[in-house]
Amino acid sequence: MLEAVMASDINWDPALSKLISTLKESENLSNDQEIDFLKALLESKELNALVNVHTKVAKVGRDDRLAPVLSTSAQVLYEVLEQLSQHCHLNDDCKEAFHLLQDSHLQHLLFAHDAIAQKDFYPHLPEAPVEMDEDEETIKIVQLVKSNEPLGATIKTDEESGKIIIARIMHGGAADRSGLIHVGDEVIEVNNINVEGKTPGDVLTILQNSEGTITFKLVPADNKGAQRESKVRVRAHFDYNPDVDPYIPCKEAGLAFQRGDVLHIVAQDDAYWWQARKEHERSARAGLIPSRALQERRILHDRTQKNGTDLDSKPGSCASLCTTPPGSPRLPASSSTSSCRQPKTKKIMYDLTENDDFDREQIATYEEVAKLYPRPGVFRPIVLIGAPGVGRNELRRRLIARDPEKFRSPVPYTTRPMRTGEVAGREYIFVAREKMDADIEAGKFVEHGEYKGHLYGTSAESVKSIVNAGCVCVLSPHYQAIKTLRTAQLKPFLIHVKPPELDILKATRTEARAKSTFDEANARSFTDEEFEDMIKSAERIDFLYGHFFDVELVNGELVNAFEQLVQNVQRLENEPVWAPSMWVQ
Ligand SMILES: Nc1ncnc2c1ncn2[C@@H]1O[C@H](COP(=O)(O)OP(=O)(O)OP(=O)(O)O)[C@@H](O)[C@H]1O
Repeated sequence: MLEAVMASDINWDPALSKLISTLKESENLSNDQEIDFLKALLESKELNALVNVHTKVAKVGRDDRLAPVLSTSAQVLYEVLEQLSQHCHLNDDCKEAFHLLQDSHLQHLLFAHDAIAQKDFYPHLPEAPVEMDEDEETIKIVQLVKSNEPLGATIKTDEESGKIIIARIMHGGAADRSGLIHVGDEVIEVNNINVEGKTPGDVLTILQNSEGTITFKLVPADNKGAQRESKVRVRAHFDYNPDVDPYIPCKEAGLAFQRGDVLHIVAQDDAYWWQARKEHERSARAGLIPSRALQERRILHDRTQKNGTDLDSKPGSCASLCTTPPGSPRLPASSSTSSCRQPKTKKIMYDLTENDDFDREQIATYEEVAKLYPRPGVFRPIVLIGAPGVGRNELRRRLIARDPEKFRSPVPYTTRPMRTGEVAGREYIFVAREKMDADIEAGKFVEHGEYKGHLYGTSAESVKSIVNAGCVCVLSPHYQAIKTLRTAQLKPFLIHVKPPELDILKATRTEARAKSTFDEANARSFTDEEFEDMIKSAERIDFLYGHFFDVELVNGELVNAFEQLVQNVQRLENEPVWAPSMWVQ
């Protein structure tokens, strides 16, 4: 057979030929069937061709000229982008480099380069099983030096076996950094004390009483519980304080955060407790936060309780950690529920018949976010939201006056007849009632309202046409317009214009001789009651929509407030900003 092989015109791989000769020599040692099978395999043209290809690829791979300079170029690109984004507003070259490097073709080219440089094309073979005596148990001894830093691990009693096992390893904590302790490892001894039959509390006491080095004797888990850091970022829509949460398994392991904080979720494998760290605290140890499911459950529970029914008293309600009422989520101040008084006399551009309590019906927990990078020549609409009379229009007017070529507001639509001196398309776009009714019904207006029997509104199309013309669209709609405006198509940058404290509010408006927007003739000053209403309305807006705002801006001294607005607009043009991940495609 070998002679036949060598005689053929195929270029046989020398290693294969040698294997076949060796096989021939040992032909008598094994049973015929196995030898025949091996022979057939080694002599197949397909295997020979594969081996030849492999040899050639391996030869090319050894050529130093083709060695990659680095295998993490995509990572470097992101770091460079991050650096450049902070300097774009200072230097045009930076800006140009920033936009060039954002090109998705370039980024994918680097991904492909890195995959090849890291030899990501090799097949991932399963680990060869190591034969072990079934009764033999591997034990590892882990020594950690006790410091002020928590160990960053939690333990629990395994329900089936009653053994103490490692329940959770906090990302970036001491245990995680050691790389020696894993989720599922069974704890046998702590400092030579056998923990069999002990409770997690007993083990904690042993740990607390020990000094210096702590020695764990562990039986490793089958699966090392290796946790890969997820890349998910979320914006929190509620405040969380583990110190007052009765259900967190370990308060010290909790991570406190505030509504609006961007959190990096590093592990989501537990149904109730996620691990997270704050985005700007990258090197910090991860902490426990309630999962979306747990938080939703708490909010629902709280609402049900408010309505007089105890959700958890129903048979079959699952997690034991919710058998007693969980911590209350944020609630509106009772005084503010009817405080959002609307201007009674002036034209209104929104539908007052809608009950804004509806907005909080949605369960606000976490929203997945990603960085939205600025695109040259495409500006996100700037939307100024605030209590009636707080100064949204004043700020909008100033921004447009600063650069009318760049900043523009859409011309509103109306169904009222044109007055003398008005020009169609300048003050208003005049349309028939039926047409506007139908367009409102079709969701074509980002805001609309009725005043003295006529409709007024701003169409989504007019916002888009300003954006498409390469200008910055500036809007100052009623706060309910957030619902229609906040879409992936429009990608608005939402700014909450808030009133300052009452005495500053009064002083600044009095000094500027500001005219009340609640007065149809716009002739008198604001009353004390109107100032108080302004503050209550701002609280209400914050409660309803606070989690949607990109920026809060206090309109005390007008010059300062305007300066802040300009800075934010510049930042938006030059820096990436967190936005709903759905918008970043
Ligand atoms: N920071 C400020 N200091 C002094 N006066 C201000 C300030 N901001 C706004 N004003 C004045 O307050 C009055 C109301 O402002 P503006 O018309 O901008 O309110 P608005 O938020 O648009 O109200 P509305 O929604 O009722 O139209 C105006 O006379 C404006 O010049």
